Amino acid sequence: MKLSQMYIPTLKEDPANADVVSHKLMLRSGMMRKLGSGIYTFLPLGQRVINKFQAIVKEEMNNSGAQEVLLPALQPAELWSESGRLENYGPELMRLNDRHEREFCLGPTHEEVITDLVRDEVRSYKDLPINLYQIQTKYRDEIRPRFGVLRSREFIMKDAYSFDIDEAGLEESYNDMYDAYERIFDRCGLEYRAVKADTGTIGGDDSHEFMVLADAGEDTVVYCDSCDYAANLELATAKVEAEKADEELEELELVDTPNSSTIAELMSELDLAAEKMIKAVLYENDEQVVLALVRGDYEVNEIKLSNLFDVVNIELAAEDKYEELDTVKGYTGPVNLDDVEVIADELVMKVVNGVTGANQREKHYLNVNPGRDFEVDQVADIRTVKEGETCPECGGTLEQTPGIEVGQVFKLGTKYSEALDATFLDENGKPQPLVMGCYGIGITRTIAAAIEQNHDDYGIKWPTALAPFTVHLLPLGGGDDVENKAQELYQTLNEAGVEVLLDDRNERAGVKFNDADLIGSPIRITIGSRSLSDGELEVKLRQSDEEMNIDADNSIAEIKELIAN
Ligand SMILES: O=C(C[C@@H]1CCCCN1)Cn1cnc2cc(Cl)c(F)cc2c1=O
Ligand SMILES: [Mg+2]
Ligand SMILES: [Mg+2]
Repeated sequence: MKLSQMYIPTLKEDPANADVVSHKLMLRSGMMRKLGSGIYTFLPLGQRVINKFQAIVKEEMNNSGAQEVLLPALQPAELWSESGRLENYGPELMRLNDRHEREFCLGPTHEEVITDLVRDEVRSYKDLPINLYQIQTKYRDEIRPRFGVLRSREFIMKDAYSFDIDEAGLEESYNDMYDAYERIFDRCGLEYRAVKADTGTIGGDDSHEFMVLADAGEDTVVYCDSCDYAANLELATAKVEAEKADEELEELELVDTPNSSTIAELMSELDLAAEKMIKAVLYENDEQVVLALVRGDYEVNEIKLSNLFDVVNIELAAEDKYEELDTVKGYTGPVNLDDVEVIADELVMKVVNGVTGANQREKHYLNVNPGRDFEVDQVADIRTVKEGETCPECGGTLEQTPGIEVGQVFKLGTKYSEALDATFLDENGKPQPLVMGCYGIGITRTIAAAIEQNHDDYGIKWPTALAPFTVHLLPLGGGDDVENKAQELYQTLNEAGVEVLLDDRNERAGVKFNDADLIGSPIRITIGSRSLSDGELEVKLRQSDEEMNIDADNSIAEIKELIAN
């Protein structure tokens, strides 16, 4: 393509209120433009990248035996009532009425739609397993759309759904998708980790998220420095190494702590380490009040806590609950507190002569000992693990790094097939619920994540597999012989099947170089009057900044060599 004929409106400056690099660079390089909050237009350059990534995704999905379909974005609300999710989802689910006042939603995901399709069409175990996938626009009314397409209200997703006769079949389908995801992200040249993940609202049991490691990531990847253990911080665990200190149990003592309602204030007032503190946090779900206990140097992991209960969500107790339970916020503790379910993190049970709130204003207990001074209803892992803790699998050390979730695979089980009565007849002619898995990749989010992981101060450094163009051809000086040489090379490259962007604009060298760096094609070839006289072309590789000269008369072979590496 010739730049003079393409609509690639590059920008010199960072646009206002773009906070992360990928958002800035997708706007500045002329890939996309904002229509509204969380709503984006992809311009020709951006659309080329989407097409390239989608082609890779489709190839690997098709290779895994999945079949491409296209499901409607406009979904009858009745299906969401049938699955019970119409009530569960609030304003994030975009709803509308048609001209007959019938209620619809714009699809944020397609479990209901695909299960409705399959329950009518797939009747026998002989038709199974089957994996249907689509690449389609999704709608989620995010409360705070931000970071460009990393969290937008309309985005493109590849979502796949597998249907098997039993758990063993699901295991195979899940592993096939997991392997396909590895092939997809490997082909894109991305640095990523597949991590154990929480299934969140979708339900089911096992799940893995594919995380592109990048500072802008909102998720935190916990990984072991010695083995391949990796988990989202939401559910990462660690081996409990702490042993009980062999101190004598001291007498329980009530002390005045007038100005310390936080762990930090308490540490300085009592001159005690956080490890001696027992932090007590009150939660409530629709059934009961829970007192969560973690050691003072940890935080309560609310996802782990909620997973202990089969209720959907658990939240911090309201202010009035403290009074109702005859305690005081900031001075809450498990000693003599009634009508609460006490859940203690496993490290709390190792505390000897600890400190905790006395459920009285400005008072704490010293020398508190679990088992002697208070009982717990359940000991569980409810803390958010910290760097340096011990790997639960090999004893190595756990590290943490930010990650962008670009894909997630779930074992759904029969949650949706039972809700929608989607059954197949087994070999004995008996109806059985279909066993499902679902598998998503954020198409537009992965493109942004690739930029987060591949950029410098001058612009994007595209991995070859995703680059909108492979070669950026840059004639300088403007004389006829330079132009002719550029046209000739442009034709030859096109004929050789190399995607080349020729900057044939009548612009100064500086403008052309800046745009080449911004747009980020992997190989930049400069043609100037000097390169004609000594028969060489100047090449610069965008990823490595490496520069070299290639023989102008043998350039195609050498360029193909560069592309292959
Ligand atoms: O989408 C999934 C699970 C998988 C992900 C991979 C592809 C298939 N679905 C989870 N999820 C996330 N946000 C949602 C937002 C809304 Cl408003 C909703 F109504 C439903 C969901 C919802 O179910
Ligand atoms: Mg998440
Ligand atoms: Mg997720």
